[in-house]
Amino acid sequence: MKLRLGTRKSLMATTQSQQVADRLTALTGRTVELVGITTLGDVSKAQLSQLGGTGVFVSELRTHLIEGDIDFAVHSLKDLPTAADPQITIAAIRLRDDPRDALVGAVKLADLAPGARVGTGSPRRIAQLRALRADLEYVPIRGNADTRIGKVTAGELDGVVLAAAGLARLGRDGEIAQLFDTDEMLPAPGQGALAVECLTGRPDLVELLSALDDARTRAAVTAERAVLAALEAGCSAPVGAYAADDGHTLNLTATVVAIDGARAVRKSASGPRTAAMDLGRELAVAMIAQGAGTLMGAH
Ligand SMILES: NCc1[nH]cc(CCC(=O)O)c1CC(=O)O
Repeated sequence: MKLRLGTRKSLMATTQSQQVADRLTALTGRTVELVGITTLGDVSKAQLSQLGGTGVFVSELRTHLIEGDIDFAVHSLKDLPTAADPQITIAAIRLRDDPRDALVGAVKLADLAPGARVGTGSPRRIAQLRALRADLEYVPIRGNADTRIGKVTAGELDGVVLAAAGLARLGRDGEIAQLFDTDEMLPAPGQGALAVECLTGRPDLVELLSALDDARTRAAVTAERAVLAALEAGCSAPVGAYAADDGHTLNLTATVVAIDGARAVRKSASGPRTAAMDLGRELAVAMIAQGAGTLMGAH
């Protein structure tokens, strides 16, 4: 029987869903049909922040899973709330694409003229960009990658900052002027990774989808998301985290940056892959002891 993969209709969502579908078919021989779903978040973009950020897309697809309209769904992991939903199982986390943030535009950040306008709506990106270039103007923008890049092409902005992974999925990575090293800008927890989820109540499907899992990526993003959860921060908080698994050890770095970019708490820790959750949680506790909690409030 065909498996129904529910997806938002945006180009990014359908591209990443199709990639996962193709891989599943290659690995298991099962046929996958994409089912396009229009979510409330797609209909009323203007009210997205009032609807509770990107989490709205996730919860609507989860409703379709629960109602049985679809069998599984693919999400950008960074858009998944850290709180687990017992009805839903993340059956697989795909091998991560480039986790870095990217500047799209004509020149690198260091070469922009003082006062140049850079678009991003993310407090995490704004805060870290301000630490690098306090003299630029950061302009909040919304919309899909096309719309955002269009503002650079139109001359309205001198650059926009987006996730490299998303740009690559859209075939727009040729327009990247600079990839930010994780020393300069820590990505959102889970950035660049995809989560494949289905109902917990379908163990055979959980098992089938687990063929798509990458254990190293899962360990890394588990540590990153544990930081976010322990800081009690959401996807719009100025929190960056990145972990890499070298096969033996997880090396995790996280930061909380005040929105003015002037103050930050940044810490690193290492530990075994099997204790990824503890590694993230303990790092967050150490960050809170250094004042991370007060920085988050400092909007
Ligand atoms: N918040 C939207 C979102 N969710 C996932 C990605 C990019 C792809 C990824 O991180 O997997 C993006 C766009 C962006 O931040 O530029």
